[in-house]
Amino acid sequence: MEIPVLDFEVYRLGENVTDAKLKELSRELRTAFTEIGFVYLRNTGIGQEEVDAVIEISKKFFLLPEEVKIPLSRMSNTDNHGWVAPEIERLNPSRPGDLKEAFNITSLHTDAAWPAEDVVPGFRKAFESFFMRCKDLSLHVLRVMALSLDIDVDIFVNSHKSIGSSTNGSTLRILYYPPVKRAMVKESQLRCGEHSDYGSISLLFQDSKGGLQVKSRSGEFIDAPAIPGTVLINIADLMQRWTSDVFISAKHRVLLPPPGDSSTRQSLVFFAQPDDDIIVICCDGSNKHPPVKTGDYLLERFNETYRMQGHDEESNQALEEAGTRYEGMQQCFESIQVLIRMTWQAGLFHFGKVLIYDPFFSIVTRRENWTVEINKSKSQTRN
Ligand SMILES: O=C(O)CCC(=O)C(=O)O
Ligand SMILES: [Fe+2]
Repeated sequence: MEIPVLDFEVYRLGENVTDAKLKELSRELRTAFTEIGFVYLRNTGIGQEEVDAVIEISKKFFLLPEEVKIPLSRMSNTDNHGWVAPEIERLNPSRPGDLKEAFNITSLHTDAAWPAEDVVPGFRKAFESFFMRCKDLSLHVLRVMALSLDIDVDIFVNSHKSIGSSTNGSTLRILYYPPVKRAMVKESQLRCGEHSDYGSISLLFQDSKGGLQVKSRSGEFIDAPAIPGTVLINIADLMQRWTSDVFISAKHRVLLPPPGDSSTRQSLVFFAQPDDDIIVICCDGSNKHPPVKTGDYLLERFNETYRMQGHDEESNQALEEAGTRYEGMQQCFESIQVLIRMTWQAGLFHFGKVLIYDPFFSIVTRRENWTVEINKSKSQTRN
């Protein structure tokens, strides 16, 4: 069995569509999503050059030293935005941490953490714009999906109205799989463990390195290589529930490269999610799956992904307290920073440097280490 490749030309971004052509496309899409849960779409309006350009910018970010990426870390399951260090996430909890790192872009707020413009020029602009391109394509695909099910054609689109705002969890995730050092690989470790995605649909763009596999209904894994100029689209778990299991959310994984292959792999995934307050109810009127509120469901799934094996309630509470102490210290540091700035402005810099800056700097260096530890632990076990 192979993942089908469909031409989305009839529904290209910004073009008009005739009913008959759209019907045919929706029939083909329905077959792909009911039989395998994955489909390649070509002629979506998102071109290969555009994808290559953002993949190139994302590499610049991932190749930065850890000290630059750590302050941009993803902090909690309620704020999914930010950097996820290698081996932190285990998409299959029975395997060791995934051999990958990621940067999640969840909302387009001005206060979200981004790499500084002089560190990775054009990063924020490129990904904000790519996020919107993925949003548009997702809405088009969701519309054809509803059409294919003979239900209200806008039912899915109307449930994704807030993509890009704080009341919707849709996320553009950029991924980097570093070269694999075989001697360091743990028993059964993969680049990305078997999992299904959580939301409605995912849009996946990958470089040519390979490794992605999709589990078919009969249980065997089949390769899902990059096909230039296409977007690989898959059904995620909330959509499977919504459609009473008509569309299937297939498990997928990324294998290690063959021994001796030290190449890296890069991909981009846009996870489209319904708005947080949308209650997902089986659209055929059945009660095959009980209604579930999107925001609660996603939080529960994140809690499973980031829960570290062997951590109990007590250690979670200890980390919670460490986090509170850290926040207190943060305020103290901010006051010292103000003092330094005032000393500087008063022309007393030399005096300030010896008396305040030097001791402050040595504390800051230690603070960086605490931050690393607390952030790592928080994203692994809290929430
Ligand atoms: O990198 C890939 O190709 C797959 C990533 C993936 O499936 C995910 O992050 O959910
Ligand atoms: Fe996935």
